[in-house]
Amino acid sequence: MRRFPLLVRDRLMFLRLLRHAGPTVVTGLVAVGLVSAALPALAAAATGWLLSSLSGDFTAPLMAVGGLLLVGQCCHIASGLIGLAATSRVDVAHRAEVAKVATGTATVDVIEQQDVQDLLGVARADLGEWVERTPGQGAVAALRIVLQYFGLTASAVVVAAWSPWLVPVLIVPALAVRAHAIRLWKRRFQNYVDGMEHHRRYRYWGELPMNRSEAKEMRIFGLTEWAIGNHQLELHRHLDDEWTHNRTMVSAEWIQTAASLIPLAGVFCAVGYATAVQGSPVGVASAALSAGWGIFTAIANHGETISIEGSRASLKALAELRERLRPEKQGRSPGTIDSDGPPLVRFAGVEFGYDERTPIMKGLDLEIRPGETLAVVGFNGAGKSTLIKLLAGVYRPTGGGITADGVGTAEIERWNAKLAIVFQDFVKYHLTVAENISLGFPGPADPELIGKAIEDAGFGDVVAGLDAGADTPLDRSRDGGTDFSGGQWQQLALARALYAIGRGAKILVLDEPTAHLDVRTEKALFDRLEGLTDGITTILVSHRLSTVRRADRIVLLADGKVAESGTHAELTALGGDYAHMYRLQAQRYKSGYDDRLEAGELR
Ligand SMILES: Nc1ncnc2c1ncn2[C@@H]1O[C@H](COP(=O)(O)OP(=O)(O)OP(=O)(O)O)[C@@H](O)[C@H]1O
Repeated sequence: MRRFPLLVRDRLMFLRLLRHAGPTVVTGLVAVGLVSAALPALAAAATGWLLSSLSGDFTAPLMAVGGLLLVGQCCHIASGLIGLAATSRVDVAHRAEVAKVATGTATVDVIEQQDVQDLLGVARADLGEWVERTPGQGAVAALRIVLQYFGLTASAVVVAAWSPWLVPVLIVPALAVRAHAIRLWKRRFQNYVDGMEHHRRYRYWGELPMNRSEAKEMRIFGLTEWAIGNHQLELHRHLDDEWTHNRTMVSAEWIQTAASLIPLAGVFCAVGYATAVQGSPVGVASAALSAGWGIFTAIANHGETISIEGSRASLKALAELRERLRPEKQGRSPGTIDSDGPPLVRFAGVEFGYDERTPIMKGLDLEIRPGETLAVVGFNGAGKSTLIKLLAGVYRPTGGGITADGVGTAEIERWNAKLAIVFQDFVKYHLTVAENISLGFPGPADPELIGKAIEDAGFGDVVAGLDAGADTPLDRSRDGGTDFSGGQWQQLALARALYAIGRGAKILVLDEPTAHLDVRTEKALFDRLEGLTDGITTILVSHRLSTVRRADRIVLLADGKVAESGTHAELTALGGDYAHMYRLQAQRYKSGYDDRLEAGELR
């Protein structure tokens, strides 16, 4: 008995999703559903009436039967269209909610976890990703089932009018068959969800030969066969169990059909016998037969329940994501920093690792003074980019703290707006040049500031040469779209940061901002930057020590701490790792080698 309230609560959860479909669509869905549900009983009664009137004037019952057939057809079409509208609206709202939950946390560490990625894959319920059912389909199905019960009751009344015992004979086996079928379907959906890890890999291998960005290397390295082989392998790993189970389901369908058709055939025989041998009225018997068939089809049609079960996984995944990606509670009131200028930033005893086994920061102490240009250098993997990510707040230290003017950066309201960052792995958005630059700021963009950022980043002539200037889409699949070279994209990312400075950011962070730029463009850029960064703090991460030497102060990261700190002159005089790196790069530069330094080359 405890199952009943649970079932009601479950169905209500699905029905509540229909609020996203809007009142008009839901009203239409209910109206059409009610008429459709009542039709079998009405058709049964009308057929009975027609048969009993055959000896006299049967125009009215004939018109009633014809009218009901017409209404049935109209309902069928309307139900499909309104159902589609409701499904789409619920699904759009569901996916928007998934996106909101996914981006709700300030830090990115949870979202990087593989099981969270898999949950997102299930929760998104995208066609292509999710081959089963969407929440919209589940919600519409839940409503249709409620209305089906209404039709079932109407048909049961018609059958009971002939003989009440026929009702349980029809309903009980059909319900048992339904329960069995649903159990098999649930397992099928579970198999699918359990294999999401393989599904993810299957998608990766499948998309590799078709992606634009990988197309070059796929051909040059001859990777296509290998990718397709892995694609097939992951498909089998994901779906072999599913296919075996599908065979069980097909075999079970024969037994299910027999189990529900035998009682129906028994009822048909009983009604036929009563009519033919005992002289029961033909009209009433025919009404009972039609209504009996109505009961059978209402219960035997498992489609709606399957839609509910199939959509359950994405709703469950969303609920789990809400738990895992819960935004931090704002226990304290958000902090503010008083000064309008750049704040004093302090890393105090900062400890951090992407996992517990590998510490990256081991009690790092660093002060970044307002208005200074600080360069951060170190070997590959020393933790320079990690330092930037910690400053930006996309990861939180596991020990120690980061403050700005004495306030924890995690508590500062809109801390991000104080930062203008060019990440090493900046994102190339498939938007126009102007949109790429202004996208961090909601509301109307400032075209003048965009133009200035483009000039300051040093690619004004490139943008001027584009057909639609700054309004040119950087996406070759769009009309009039184009693409940039690696260096031009880097200049665009820099323009984005300069635009942010124009909109009030006080700390400019450049993580390898010139890795793709030629020496001439790089020098011109740094010459310009000197004039542009007056009154703001600049943090520059770079392997090119020729650019770093201009900084007010240079810190060298090693073993999770600041190992050396000082001006270029001080550090070269110190004769430590920085001095050695600088010497080596200068020699290489003279002899024409790349100026990046590999870890093993020192000492
Ligand atoms: N998202 C991540 N998940 C797990 N480990 C990571 C992640 N990002 C970086 N690491 C690891 O953290 C360490 C520091 O990486 P980081 O990118 O900060 O170094 P870096 O000094 O900027 O290196 P490079 O000079 O090569 O850019 C490396 O060992 C790297 O493998």
